[in-house]
Amino acid sequence: MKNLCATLAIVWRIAGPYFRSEDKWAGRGLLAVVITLELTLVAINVLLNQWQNRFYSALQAYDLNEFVMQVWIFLGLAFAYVAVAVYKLYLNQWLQIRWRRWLTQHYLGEWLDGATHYRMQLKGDAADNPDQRLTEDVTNFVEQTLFLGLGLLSSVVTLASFVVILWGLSNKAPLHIYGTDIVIPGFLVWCALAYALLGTLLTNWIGVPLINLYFEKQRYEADFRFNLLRVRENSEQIALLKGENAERGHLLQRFGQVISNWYAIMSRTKRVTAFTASYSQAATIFPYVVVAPAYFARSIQLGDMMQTGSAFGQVQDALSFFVANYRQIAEWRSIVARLDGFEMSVDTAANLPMHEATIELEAAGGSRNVGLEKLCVNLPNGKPLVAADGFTIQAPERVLVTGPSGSGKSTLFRAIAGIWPFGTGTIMVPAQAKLMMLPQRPYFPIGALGDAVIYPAAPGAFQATQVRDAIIAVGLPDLAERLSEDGHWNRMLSLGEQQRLGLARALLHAPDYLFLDEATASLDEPSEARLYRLLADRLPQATIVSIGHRSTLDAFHTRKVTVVEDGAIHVLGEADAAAEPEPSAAR
Ligand SMILES: Nc1ncnc2c1ncn2[C@@H]1O[C@H](COP(=O)(O)OP(=O)(O)OP(=O)(O)O)[C@@H](O)[C@H]1O
Repeated sequence: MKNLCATLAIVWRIAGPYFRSEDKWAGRGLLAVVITLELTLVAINVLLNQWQNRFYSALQAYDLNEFVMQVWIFLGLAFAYVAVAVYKLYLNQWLQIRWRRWLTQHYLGEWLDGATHYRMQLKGDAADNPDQRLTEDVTNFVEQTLFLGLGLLSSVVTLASFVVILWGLSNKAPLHIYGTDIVIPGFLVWCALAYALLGTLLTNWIGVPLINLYFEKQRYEADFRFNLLRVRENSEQIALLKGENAERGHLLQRFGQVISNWYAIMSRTKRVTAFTASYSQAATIFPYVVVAPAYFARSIQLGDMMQTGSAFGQVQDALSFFVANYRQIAEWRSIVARLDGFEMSVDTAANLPMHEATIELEAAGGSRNVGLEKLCVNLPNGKPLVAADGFTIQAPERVLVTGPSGSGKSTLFRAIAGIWPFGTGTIMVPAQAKLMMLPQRPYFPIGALGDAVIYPAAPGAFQATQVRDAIIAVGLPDLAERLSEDGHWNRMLSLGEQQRLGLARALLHAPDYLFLDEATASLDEPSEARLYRLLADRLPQATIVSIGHRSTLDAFHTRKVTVVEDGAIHVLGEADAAAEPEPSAAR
């Protein structure tokens, strides 16, 4: 019970915001109409139940006129039932898609905002497979919440309506045992209640492991899919390494988890179904067995008996809502838990700087410089990695950062970009300054080459001639003619070509600060030199900070700094011998 209350509180927290959002009037309106139609169906059921008594009484009395009259009434009720049922489903589906659209946009916004998706990965305890939570889990949450919520409401109203009818019928058909009428007010209601209560308790007792099994099912399926995706993304590497057998073993092991979880679900569902099916079969005959003695003692008519059977069925069905929907409820609770985990993970990642780290990103007022004060960048486990104090990058200088592999140079760039939350100290970045980070392997979204190069600008943000010019400038004239061609450019182009396109992107965006993290490492030295000269020509006002290991890079930078080991930590400081700038290249 405590668990159920906790689940309902989470559902309220997840579902509530939509009904208070900008789409609230459409959402609330649709929900109100769907609820009204659901209640109308209950009312039609009540009318049908009363009709049943009149219909069977007419049959028993051989009253043809009344019989024909009741057939017409039935046709009217049946038509109303079908019309209401059709629109209830149609409007329910309409509400589902609007709600899902809002929830997906809301989660996507939170997940992508402020590099939260990246920080969730860093935290390590992130919700598994966010892609699945944003697709299947959101869809199922909306669908199942409406299904179960409306089902519960309908059950409660049905119960209230039919309990009154059944109470009245209990007085008409008293409990008849050994030729004696025993008067227990509303005894049929008590019978239905006891029957449903017993069924609910037993179903829950048998089926409770299903909740966890469904939770695991979603996770195993998503893990398997994610691993297949990784094979697709890295198929060239796998083929070159002849890693197919290793991949097959790995994938089959993941799939094995899906299978064994499914066997556990099957076995548990078999037990639950055996019980619930027996329960509902017994429920069909149970009310007739209870009132049959009164009928055979001629205390009640056939119509009364049939109406009792149907009213008892309705009350019993309403009370057995939990038993009948146990599997869906178990699945729904696992979905609620997964979305709750996702929300918490997003919140934790988004609030990381406030809680655990104290790296302050301060926008420096009038200054054009980047400053690092008492900065200590840590690993996610809290271990200090690299420190810098009183360190300034004077715009528009050209700084080369060197240091041993793994000393924290890239992580320092991440901290300056504001996506690395672990550490202490202050990083001052000029207000409104445009920063751009170029990694060794630039990212290109799948699609038209022109759009991939200008990413993250929207398609059309640059003129085709500008894009073409930038691509030619970085030495890829053939690609400049293929701007509208769709492709998976990260897969189709060589690493050197990708790095050239990364520089073309920098030329187009013209950032104030350009951070190059081994962004030309795959190019031959003459090409690298040409591209550095191009940057100097085209972006004379840009401050360029490069990470690189080649000594040939010295010539294109005005200052050289290095990360050196100092006990357990690395420290950023001036290199012993600063590079002499090459007058023509390093302006
Ligand atoms: N997300 C992460 N989680 C845990 N450790 C990390 C993470 N990212 C980086 N590290 C660790 O931080 C250390 C510094 O990594 P970083 O990439 O900054 O080094 P680097 O100096 O740029 O190295 P290289 O010159 O080889 O590119 C490495 O030991 C790395 O394993």
